[in-house]
Amino acid sequence: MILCLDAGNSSLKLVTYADGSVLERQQWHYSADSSALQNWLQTIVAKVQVILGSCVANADTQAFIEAIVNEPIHWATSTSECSGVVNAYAQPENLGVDRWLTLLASHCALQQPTLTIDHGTALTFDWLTAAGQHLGGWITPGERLMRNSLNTATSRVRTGLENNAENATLAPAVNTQAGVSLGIYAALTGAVRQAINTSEQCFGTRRFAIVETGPTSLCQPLSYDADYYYKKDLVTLGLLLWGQSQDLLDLTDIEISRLFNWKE
Ligand SMILES: Nc1ncnc2c1ncn2[C@@H]1O[C@H](COP(=O)(O)OP(=O)(O)O)[C@@H](O)[C@H]1O
Ligand SMILES: CC(C)(COP(=O)(O)O)[C@@H](O)C(=O)NCCC(=O)O
Ligand SMILES: [K+]
Repeated sequence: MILCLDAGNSSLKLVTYADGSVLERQQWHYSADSSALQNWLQTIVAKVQVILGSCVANADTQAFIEAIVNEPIHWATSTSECSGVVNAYAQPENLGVDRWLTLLASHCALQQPTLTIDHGTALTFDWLTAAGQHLGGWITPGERLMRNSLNTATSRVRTGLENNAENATLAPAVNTQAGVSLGIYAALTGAVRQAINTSEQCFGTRRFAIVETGPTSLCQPLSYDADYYYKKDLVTLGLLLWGQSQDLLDLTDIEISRLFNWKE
């Protein structure tokens, strides 16, 4: 069994894999108690052969994760090239490793011009050619971060943190709560719309793929010609490819096709 850890800025996502399939998923928000996570780790640790990790959270969080896992973790890093993908950054290690891993996964599965979108603490966009050349990307605050900014930097906006813009019509709102929800929803989907327009320009075609990850989809309500894939575990899928490239794993062709044959 392989254990993959995706430590974002808000939560740790854990996925176990065997025979090219997901066995289990767990999530721990850093603000919550970690005892349920620790109990779960105890039940699987004897069965785990290798642990791979992606971390964009701070060093204290990473050290805490290492302490509770209490087994060696192979932490991935962003490099100039891996698994056929070439990093656009002049200083490749500065690209968030979660972004880098989503690119490895998208390229392995699709090998077509791809816009990758990851909505977590931040909302990130990355462009990738069919040949695996990363063109760069954008970073913008995610939903919760936008809400927190309004709540902390204004004196009269105090809205709950629940996302109630799911059925948004983007009509003008007549109270603060709805104004914030719809305004943020418009900002996020507006950024997605701009990214789709940019994709058409940088790829020179409307025939590209959008790969999205995160708790909910921002793309689905929009209209576009691109092929669309929503993948829950994009970062951990990328971790498997990174582990394979480092000879930490030996995935078979059958396992790779199970994990990355998205077109079926
Ligand atoms: N139950 C929850 N507790 C705390 N934060 C949550 C919860 N559900 C969603 N969020 C918020 O949703 C956003 C996305 O979360 P997540 O996918 O965990 O981000 P990341 O991948 O950056 O860690 C974050 O801003 C996070 O604070
Ligand atoms: C952009 C991010 C903050 C996204 O983090 P997340 O929302 O997944 O917690 C992270 O990928 C990061 O810290 N990147 C480093 C800066 C960069 O990618 O240019
Ligand atoms: K993100």
